[in-house]
Amino acid sequence: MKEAIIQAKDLCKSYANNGMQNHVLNHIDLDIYVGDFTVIMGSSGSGKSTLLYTLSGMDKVTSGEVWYKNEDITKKKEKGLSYLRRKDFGFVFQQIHLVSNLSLFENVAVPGYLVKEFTNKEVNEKTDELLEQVGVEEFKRRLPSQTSGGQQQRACIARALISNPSLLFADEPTGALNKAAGNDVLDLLSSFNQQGQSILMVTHDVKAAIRATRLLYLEDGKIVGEMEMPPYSEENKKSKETMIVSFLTSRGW
Ligand SMILES: Nc1ncnc2c1ncn2[C@@H]1O[C@H](COP(=O)(O)OP(=O)(O)OP(=O)(O)O)[C@@H](O)[C@H]1O
Repeated sequence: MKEAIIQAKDLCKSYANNGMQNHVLNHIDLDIYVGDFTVIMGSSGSGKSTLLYTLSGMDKVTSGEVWYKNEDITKKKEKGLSYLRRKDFGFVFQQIHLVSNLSLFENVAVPGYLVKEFTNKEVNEKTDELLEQVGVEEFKRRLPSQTSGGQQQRACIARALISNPSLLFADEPTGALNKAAGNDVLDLLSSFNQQGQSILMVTHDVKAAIRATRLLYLEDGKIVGEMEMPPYSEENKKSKETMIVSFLTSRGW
């Protein structure tokens, strides 16, 4: 029996647009499980990013509940939510948001100091360990502008993992990278997942989706299909791609 990290119950999100309501998420019931590499796909505008942001407490829901650790986080005040996002969740976005006047090391370590559950020494050690794991240790004293986009995104992954998050949220993490750099980032995410890190990623790219152990398909703000898959490996990447393409085609992709 799988254990849920996050549960959405009757989750709705609407935006007002010129006096009209745009119902982006429509009564979603969804469990995200521990250990999974969950990938959300769907056509442009289907609500993928909105789902990721409402599940992670970055965006307010219109109605419904989001349960995390026996608590409906939609009821939390901004201060509590912001601590939760810093301590329990990690985030990687398409656009790289590193602080331009801090070194890669500082960009990773500073959010760790802010969590206040670890000593600075522990954070520094963990920062070195993560920078090593993502392969940018040798550039750790450089500013982001002195490194490539791929190296910066790898530092973003290290930063997202500094507080040992229960769940790593990734919104099109390879969208701004070239193919090789994107593949390196996906290899890292797969490797962290295979070491036990739970991941929830939004993508429109089949080459990224093959990393999934569970694929969800969103259409008009509803989950209309899902598929379990074996963990990614070099050997199964072609067969996973074929499975996903046929899954998507059957849903009118
Ligand atoms: N802040 C906002 N205000 C108003 N409408 C919004 C806002 N954010 C998103 N939307 C609308 O919500 C819908 C879903 O957007 P969302 O970004 O979640 O889709 P998506 O599936 O991630 O799309 P894409 O693949 O193009 O990134 C779109 O119609 C979008 O215009």
